[in-house]
Amino acid sequence: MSGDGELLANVDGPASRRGAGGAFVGSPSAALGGVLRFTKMHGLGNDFMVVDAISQTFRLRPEMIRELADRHFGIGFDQLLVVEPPGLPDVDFRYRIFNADGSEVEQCGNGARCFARFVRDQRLTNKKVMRVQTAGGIIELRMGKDGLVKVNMGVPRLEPATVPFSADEFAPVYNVDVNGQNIELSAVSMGNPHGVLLTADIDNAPVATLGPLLEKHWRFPAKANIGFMQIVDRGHIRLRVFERGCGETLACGTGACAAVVAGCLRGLLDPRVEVELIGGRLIIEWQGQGAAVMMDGPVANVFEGQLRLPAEPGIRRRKPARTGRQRS
Ligand SMILES: N[C@H](CCC[C@H](N)C(=O)O)C(=O)O
Repeated sequence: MSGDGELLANVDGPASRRGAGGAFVGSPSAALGGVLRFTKMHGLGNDFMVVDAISQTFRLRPEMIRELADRHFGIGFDQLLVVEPPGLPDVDFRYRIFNADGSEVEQCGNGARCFARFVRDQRLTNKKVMRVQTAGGIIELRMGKDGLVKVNMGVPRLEPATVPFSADEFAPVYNVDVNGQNIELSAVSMGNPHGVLLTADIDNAPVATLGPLLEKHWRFPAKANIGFMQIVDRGHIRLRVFERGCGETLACGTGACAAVVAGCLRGLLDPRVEVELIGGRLIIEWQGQGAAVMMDGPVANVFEGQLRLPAEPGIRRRKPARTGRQRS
C-alpha cells in the first residue's frame, strides 16, 4: 500500500461514490474551502489528527497532510486517521490511515483504539463492539473498562510475500545485509509490514541510524516499520519503533503486536506479554500461528480543533519531506 493518493471525502454522508484510486469523491463545490473539524488524540504518545469524513467533505493532498503533520508549522501528528462510511456489508466503519509523510497505509494499532473512542464521542455509534474495515483487513474494537480499548488485530501474516519481504521461504529469523553488516530480524505483517530485531540495550539501540536503513531496505519492497525489542523476561519486553513514513514514535501498536509475534516465533516469549514502550504499556496476547493478536491499551483526547482549508488545497510553505524524528 503506502500510496500517495489524494484524499477526497464525501460531504453528503454515506451516499459516497468511489473515485478513481479509491478516494471518496464528494460534490466538488463542497470539497473546497470549508472548515474542517478534527480531534487531536494519542495512544501512549503516538499522536493523531482524527477526522469524521462521514459528515464532512474535504480534500487533502499528500503535501497538505505533510504540512498539517509538521510540529512547527502545522497541527503536528504521527498519523491522520479518517473515519468513513463502511465499504462492506458486515462492518460498521471504514478507517483510513495516512502517515506524517502523506503516504496512505494499511493499519494502525494505537489509532484503532483512538478510532473507537472517537466514533463514540462523536455519536457516530453507540456500539461497544464494532467491526472496522481498513486497507489491511477487518479489525474488531471493544470498549473496555477504565477507558481501555481491546482490539482484535487479526491474524499476523508470516509468509514473506504477504509481509511483503523478499525471501524464498518463511523463517522465524532472516539474515539481512545492511552495508556489509549482517542484521538478524523477523518479518511480520499486521496488515502493515514490520521488521523486528533483538537488542540487549534498548536505551542505546541504533534506532536513528539502523531504523531508516532497514525501513527502506530493498528486501522490504513496501518499506517497513522497524522494531527494536529487548526481552526483559518471557512476559515483558521493552520496545522502540522506527515507523515507516514517520520516524521513531513514542509507541506503535502494530509494532508491539509484531514484536510479540516475532518473540514467540523465536521461542522467547509466552502468549501474554506486557510491552513497555517509551509512551507507556500495552498488553499483547498471541496464542500462536493461525491465532489473532489481541491488543489492550489506553487512549486519550487532547483537544478539539477547526481548520480552514484553502479554496484550493496546496502548498503554503515548501518544506523538505519529513525525515525520521531523531531522538537523542
Ligand atoms: N507507520 C505505520 C502506520 C502507523 C502504525 C502505528 N502508529 C501503530 O500504532 O500501529 C506504517 O507505515 O505501516
